[in-house]
Amino acid sequence: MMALQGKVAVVTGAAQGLGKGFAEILLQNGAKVALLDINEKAGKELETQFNEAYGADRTHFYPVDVSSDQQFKDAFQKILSKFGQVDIFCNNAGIINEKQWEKTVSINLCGVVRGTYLALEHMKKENGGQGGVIVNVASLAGLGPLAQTPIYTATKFGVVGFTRALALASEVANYGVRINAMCPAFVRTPLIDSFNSEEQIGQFMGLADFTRSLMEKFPSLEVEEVSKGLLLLVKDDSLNGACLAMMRDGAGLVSFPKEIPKTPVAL
Ligand SMILES: NC(=O)C1=CN([C@@H]2O[C@H](COP(=O)(O)OP(=O)(O)OC[C@H]3O[C@@H](n4cnc5c(N)ncnc54)[C@H](O)[C@@H]3O)[C@@H](O)[C@H]2O)C=CC1
Ligand SMILES: CC/C=C\CC(=O)/C=C/C=C\C=C\C=C\[C@@H](O)[C@@H](O)C/C=C\CCC(=O)O
Repeated sequence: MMALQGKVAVVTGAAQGLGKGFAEILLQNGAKVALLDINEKAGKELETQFNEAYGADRTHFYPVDVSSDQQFKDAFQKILSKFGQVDIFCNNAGIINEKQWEKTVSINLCGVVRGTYLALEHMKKENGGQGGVIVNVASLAGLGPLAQTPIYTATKFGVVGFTRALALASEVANYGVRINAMCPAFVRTPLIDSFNSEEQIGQFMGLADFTRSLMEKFPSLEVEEVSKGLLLLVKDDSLNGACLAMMRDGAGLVSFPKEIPKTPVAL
């Protein structure tokens, strides 16, 4: 298991919700944490709160829009200047907006790619790096479709596929970096109210009741529960290319079929 004492972690979308929970459990386990978020007010307030709770200078906030290549790169350089290294990188920032769907893709998928590649360039052994672990936050909607949010679903399937492919590349090329994905069901954060927002859901508002029925099938998890899943994916150095599915009735590592299950058709 990876010891976190003295390690340096980066968490995107850290100002609230799951990102805040992930940052806190990493701090509680001895890591220093760089908080990245577009919400500057909330990020600065959380930095002060965490420094008071876990010791001065254990946390620093960096205002970053993960859809901006330049902002992400600039922040990463500042993190390296302040902390000297990055051992853990959690790409968590994400939104639901089926109307501004290019924005959703740019944040949920392209933002994860940007963060992953920044971390990988720094961590991989062929570049003189010390190795490390990257956790990309997908969703249960990255393993099965959410009818009301086809674009959000596409981004999450993309995060799962990208993570699994890069984990395989890391194994084959011996990068010394583990890359895993989290696939939680509904979690009690401000994001889950999105399904009721015409501004975010648009043409699919008529499917709100379908999502409500899914919320009965998958009762909401608490941030603290999901944060334990992050800790597992970070600490267990046997896990690379793992996808951790999390629902209220339990969590499990997804077993992807070696062959694609299919019903033969005559062509
Ligand atoms: N809440 C849920 O039911 C589930 C959430 N997830 C995923 O977990 C991740 C976190 O979601 P929540 O904490 O629930 O949402 P949230 O809305 O509570 O927090 C998201 C955070 O990301 C930040 N953010 C948004 N756009 C950004 C950008 N362009 N650059 C930097 N930061 C940005 C926000 O300011 C906010 O602090 C997302 O990727 C989401 O898709 C996955 C499964 C279930
Ligand atoms: C409106 C979106 C709200 C929050 C964001 C989010 O990512 C929430 C996801 C929550 C649940 C998604 C469930 C998707 C379920 C369907 O695709 C199923 O048909 C298949 C998926 C998994 C089955 C798992 C199982 O039953 O064992």
